[in-house]
Amino acid sequence: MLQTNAPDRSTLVSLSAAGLYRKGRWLVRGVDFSISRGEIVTLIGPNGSGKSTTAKMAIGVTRPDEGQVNRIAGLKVGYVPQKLSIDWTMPLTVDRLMTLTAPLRGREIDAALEATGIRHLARAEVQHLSGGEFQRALLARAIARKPDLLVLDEPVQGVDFAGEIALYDLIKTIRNSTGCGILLISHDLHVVMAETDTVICLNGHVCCRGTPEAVSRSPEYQRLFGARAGQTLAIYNHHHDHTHLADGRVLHADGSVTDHCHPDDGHHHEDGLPVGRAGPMRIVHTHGPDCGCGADHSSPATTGGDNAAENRDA
Ligand SMILES: Nc1ncnc2c1ncn2[C@@H]1O[C@H](COP(=O)(O)OP(=O)(O)OP(=O)(O)O)[C@@H](O)[C@H]1O
Repeated sequence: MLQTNAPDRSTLVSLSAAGLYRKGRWLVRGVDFSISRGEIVTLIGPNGSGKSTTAKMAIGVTRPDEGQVNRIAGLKVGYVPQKLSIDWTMPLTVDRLMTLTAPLRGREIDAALEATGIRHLARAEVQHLSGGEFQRALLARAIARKPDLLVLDEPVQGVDFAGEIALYDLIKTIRNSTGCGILLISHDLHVVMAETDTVICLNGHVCCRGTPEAVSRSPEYQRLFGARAGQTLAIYNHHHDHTHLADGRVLHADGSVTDHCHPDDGHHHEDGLPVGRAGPMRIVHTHGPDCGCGADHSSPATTGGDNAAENRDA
């Protein structure tokens, strides 16, 4: 038999003119898109735009009132919902969380916790996990049964900015190692778009779609999120090659540490980014009189705030 290493890109789910009608109105209507194996599709849109509703139609939690949703036979879905009803007064360990709804073998639990980097937390109480650790535990639970399709509704909620980047890296690694399809839902525009193959921008209907670059340039997207939102993506397409340490020195990508950054250095790491969500991002760079980064500190674009100059590095 002919062997091929080409990735399997067969379609897992497709929605065609799908709509859901509840309480006298269409929550979403005319939704068309598909998810293939190995593909990361992201639904973005403002609060209430129908992202979760669309995801639930895609995986069969709800049936569309018009249009069609087709899934491959026997599709295995790993779903991390936006909200989880956990009784936080009851002690619950991470490994118990993994088996709450269905049994798993010990080695499957271990492998999933290992893959998400929290094997050392197997006996930890879920109540005591940080936001990022909790999201990893939910991810571990979703991947443990080796799904064909992973659906993650707001997977970075409660996670700080550096944690967001790490989680999206992890999600990409899971896709690369398992070849599953991934449907991400986010109302953030931050890292999620840059880490995605296909973006579907929703607002009760599909406003625009395509690669992150194409969506961030589209007038519909800019009307929904503001023209500056597109610049967010540019930031994440940059290579962040140095980090400002707490003591003011600079750690470079090659591991060297210098007192200053250099005029020809690339963009800064995310340290110090404001936590603001769903808006244009600014890279905050605290300039000193001789920080040596090469920016014009006297210009209005690089001064402002208390002692910190805010510099859009995009
Ligand atoms: N079963 C339901 N019956 C009536 N309305 C509903 C139902 N489920 C959701 N809605 C409404 O449909 C709209 C879309 O909800 P949905 O949860 O899909 O939005 P979303 O884009 O995921 O929002 P968010 O970013 O806030 O999570 C909202 O106005 C919501 O109140």
